[in-house]
Amino acid sequence: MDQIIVRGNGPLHGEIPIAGAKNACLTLMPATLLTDQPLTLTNAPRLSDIRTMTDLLRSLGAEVASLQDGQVLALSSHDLNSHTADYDIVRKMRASILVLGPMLARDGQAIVSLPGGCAIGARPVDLHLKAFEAMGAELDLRDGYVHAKAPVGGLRGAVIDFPIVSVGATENALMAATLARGTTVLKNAAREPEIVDLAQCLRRMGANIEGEGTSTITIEGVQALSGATHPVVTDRIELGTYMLAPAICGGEVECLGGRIDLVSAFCEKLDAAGIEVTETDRGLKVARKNGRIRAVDVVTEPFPGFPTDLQAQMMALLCMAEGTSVLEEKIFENRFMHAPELTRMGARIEVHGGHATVHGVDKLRGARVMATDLRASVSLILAGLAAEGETVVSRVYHLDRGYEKVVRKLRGVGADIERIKGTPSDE
Ligand SMILES: CC(=O)N[C@H]1[C@@H](OP(=O)(O)OP(=O)(O)OC[C@H]2O[C@@H](n3ccc(=O)[nH]c3=O)[C@H](O)[C@@H]2O)O[C@H](CO)[C@@H](O)[C@@H]1O
Ligand SMILES: C=C(OP(=O)(O)O)C(=O)O
Repeated sequence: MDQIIVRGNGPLHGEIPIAGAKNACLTLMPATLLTDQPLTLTNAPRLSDIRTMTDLLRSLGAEVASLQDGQVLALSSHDLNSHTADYDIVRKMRASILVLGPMLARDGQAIVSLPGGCAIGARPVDLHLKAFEAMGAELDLRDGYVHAKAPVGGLRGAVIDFPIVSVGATENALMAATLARGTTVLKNAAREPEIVDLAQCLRRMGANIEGEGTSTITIEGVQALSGATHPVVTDRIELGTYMLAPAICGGEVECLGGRIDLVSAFCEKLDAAGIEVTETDRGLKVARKNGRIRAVDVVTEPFPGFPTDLQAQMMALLCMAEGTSVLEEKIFENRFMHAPELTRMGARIEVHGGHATVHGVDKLRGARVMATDLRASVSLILAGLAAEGETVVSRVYHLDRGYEKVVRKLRGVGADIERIKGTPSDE
């Protein structure tokens, strides 16, 4: 297995280009299943999750061509030949469940393996399934698969009031509703920028949608959708991650393509911690010019709140703050697995249930650490950039799910980081 080696190397200076959003692209790609016309996505990120979604769509009979070094994805679901999303692919990635709504809406049937839980929490899909039931689908759970059938004449519009905010359930129901008969109203819908991006793409394809970015989304079903070309929105989590690099190490880095509206709750916390963020013509410039980082408390919430996907990286920053910070994780029940690894580097962190108390220390020291999930892995790299000595991060396949060219991007601003190829016997 590959490892990443980081050595603390002082302040960082330069620019980092931010890619298209993994979490937007993973919901835009299944939208191809809603139409027999071509869908082209530009500004796609080059990630292993995107390759997994490509494999899944191809297994259903869709064509997916990766062009311009993977930044353009040309998709066509003209000739779908399978209704089954197989366990072997679905188990690799939870976002695979997003093929269920489009397949059900277009073909009236779908068999999709349950994605199961993962390291950060149980992550059931009950809200997705309840939404389809409200639209008239019959669902049966057998042998680890959801067997779904639309009623004769297709899915029906429905009022769906989500008991908790779910990004994936909102996306799945939104896609299914575009082809349902009549009106669907999604209440307590997720408001994430990736939902807005999906709605904009679906509208380009001819869907009739209002209210994306608010808690109520109204969809008037149409007979058929057409093709479209759509640019994937900037990855706000990659953006926030790289904004933390100069915050932790000092220096000044411009994140190209960054927008404040994508990360405003996060920027408020950076400001409170004493980090300067300035909007430029090309993105966001981040600097820590003077003094020590100040402790701040953080609570993760659905958008527009502080994102759970930046909690681990923010913890890496707060490990070296002056004073004590409390981080409360409200989205996932098991998302502090980076804490014991950061402790190996000299951090002082106590975890009690959904709260982590971080007592800032003067410095971190390099250590051998293990990535346990995607955002945990990058938090260890961030901590390693500021630590004295060498940090060796193993299990970096987690990182490849969500960060393209991480070594190149960080080296470009002066970081001392390298990737060491593993041998099969390490695995
Ligand atoms: C591919 C993708 O876009 N992933 C993101 C998406 O995940 P994902 O869409 O899986 O996350 P959700 O917003 O659905 O999850 C929010 C909460 O709802 C719970 N829940 C969800 C669905 C359901 O049917 N039942 C249920 O109980 C989950 O366990 C969790 O506690 O949003 C999360 C929250 O911002 C992010 O951390 C993930 O990076
Ligand atoms: C949790 C994440 O992704 P996923 O929902 O694909 O597991 C993430 O992007 O941080």
